[in-house]
Amino acid sequence: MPSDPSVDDKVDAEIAEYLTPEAARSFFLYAGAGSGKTRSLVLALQDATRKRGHDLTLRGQQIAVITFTNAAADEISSRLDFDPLITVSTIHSFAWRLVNEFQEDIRDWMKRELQASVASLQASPSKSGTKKEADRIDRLERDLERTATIDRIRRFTYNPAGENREREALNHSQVIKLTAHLLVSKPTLAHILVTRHPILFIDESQDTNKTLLEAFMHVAVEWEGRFVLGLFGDTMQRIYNEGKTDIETSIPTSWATPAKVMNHRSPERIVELGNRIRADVDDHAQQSREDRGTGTVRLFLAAASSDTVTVETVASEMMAEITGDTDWTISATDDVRTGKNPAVKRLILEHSMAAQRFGFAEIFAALRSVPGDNTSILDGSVPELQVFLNQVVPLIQAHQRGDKFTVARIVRENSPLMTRERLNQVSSEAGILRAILSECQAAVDQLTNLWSGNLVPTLGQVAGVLEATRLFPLPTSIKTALMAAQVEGEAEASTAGIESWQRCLNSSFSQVERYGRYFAGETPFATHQGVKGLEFPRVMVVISDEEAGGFMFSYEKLLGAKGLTATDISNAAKGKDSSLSRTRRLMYVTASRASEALAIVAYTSDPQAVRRFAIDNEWFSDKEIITL
Ligand SMILES: Nc1ncnc2c1ncn2[C@@H]1O[C@H](COP(=O)(O)OP(=O)(O)OP(=O)(O)O)[C@@H](O)[C@H]1O
Repeated sequence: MPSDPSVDDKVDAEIAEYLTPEAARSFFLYAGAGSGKTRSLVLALQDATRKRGHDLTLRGQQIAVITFTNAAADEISSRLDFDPLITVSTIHSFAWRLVNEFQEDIRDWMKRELQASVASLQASPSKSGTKKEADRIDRLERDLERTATIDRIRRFTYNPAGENREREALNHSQVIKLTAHLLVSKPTLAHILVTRHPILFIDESQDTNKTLLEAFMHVAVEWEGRFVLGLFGDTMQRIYNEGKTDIETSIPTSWATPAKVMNHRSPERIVELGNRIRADVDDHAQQSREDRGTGTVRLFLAAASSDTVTVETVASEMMAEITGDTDWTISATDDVRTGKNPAVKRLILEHSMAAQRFGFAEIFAALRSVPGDNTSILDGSVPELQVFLNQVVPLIQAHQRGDKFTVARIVRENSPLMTRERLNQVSSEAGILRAILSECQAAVDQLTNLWSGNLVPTLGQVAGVLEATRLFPLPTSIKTALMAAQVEGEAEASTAGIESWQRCLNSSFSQVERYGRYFAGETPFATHQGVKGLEFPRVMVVISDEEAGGFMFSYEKLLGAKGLTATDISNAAKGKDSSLSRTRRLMYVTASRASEALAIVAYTSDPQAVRRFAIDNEWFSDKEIITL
């Protein structure tokens, strides 16, 4: 039922009260999807700095806010006009700022961690000759070596945005674990925290690392009345495994637990669906705003083996017809807007599903076959592709729109043919300078010619031109793969790394470009987890266990197409987290991103069973379900 939009104003007034020194009280603000958590957080901070600004300044104190991502930190800082009385950071930066001066405590803790790790590795040998055993021996050797040299480290370091590979560096999880340990075991650190920051807010607290969150809660209990811990969150939106599962029931009784009930984002029908999805978990039903209208939801069912392009195109066309909004028909591959403002935001569970739909499946599979750490492949930062993404793609685009100035700038800034040293050497000799310029022009021509007519070259052809002309430097793996391709039968060609890079070289260059656009967030695709906190007018949630291929989530079980196992039933009875409860929460997060209309496209082994489930559980009415 729609209701009065100001229904939650009292919650903001209540929080403002808890931030005054006289009525200081820690709290957990329960705020569901679209309830304006950020707005409440910002309002509370503005109120607190207005009332306590003078005092904070005199004491050299700041209110601290911990956010889940850097983007959220920037958003909140800018909404607060970068008020110096407030420090907003991610948990890793915050934690390190707090503990980094405790160097000897860090050393002691690191020694104990290493001891524990060595003991556990020594106690658990695997079968000799296996990869697992080789990994164990490798880790053991590294830990023993680190133990032997730890006293020589002068200063431990940590970079929240870095890889922290140096021997004196802590890794991300160590910083969190260490801070939690010190906060609980070292009263001086807790004292420093509350003296520096009499108020600490934690946004998305349901996904904040459990151990550290518990440590902050411990400090808040110890310093009750003098330190306010403000937790903002929604247990139904916990999507990472690090979070504290029982946050709602572990809030001390003396703390306040205000709750917001209004959803300002979505129209009535979408809010109702969200309420149904979470009804089996808790009783935090939301209300919708009258002025948000009714909205549209549809569930499209397709057999697991269906052609995804056909199904999703038909679903989009039907959504356009049902809603009267033609933007639904803009295809995902034609949508030239940035990912932040797409016509239809398409939510997929795995990057490989975007690769399939956006046309970079071949290069993605080839990259994933490169042995070793896959992290850079899954965030788009693969070092070997940067020259193509950062120099070749913009150069070709500039050339195609006739922008000679940009072409020249890209060459000048990046080409070894145009280095300052080379130009300095010849600056007095006009003839040689002309020769260099024409060498560059010839290289650019050779590269751009690869696209002449309707041709689209392979990555290998582009790499070949770069190698031959020296227009831009090539990474070693690409050079080696190119050479191995030229000298057939070379021993190196059979090594797994080279074969994978050769597969990449055989991919069309357009795949590289699309891969880059996807990871730069310039397509309408995003993962279910990646859209946390965001909102879009039209959302298509694509569900396909078969295509996603993971074991963490099971839409088939959630939607009744697959029976529950005995373990699922026992986990549910004990309130233990399982693929079923995780999937339900993920579905709540994705469905609640839509501010106008929502299409859920479910590929399933049993469309009939899903239809029955959706109707029986009142998630969708019969007329809202379309079997394709
Ligand atoms: N009091 C309000 N009046 C009008 N609009 C509001 C109000 N509070 C929030 N909004 C709007 O509602 C939308 C949702 O707000 P916001 O993104 O802050 O919600 P949220 O609680 O962070 O949601 P989620 O947890 O789903 O990410 C935004 O478009 C915001 O501008």
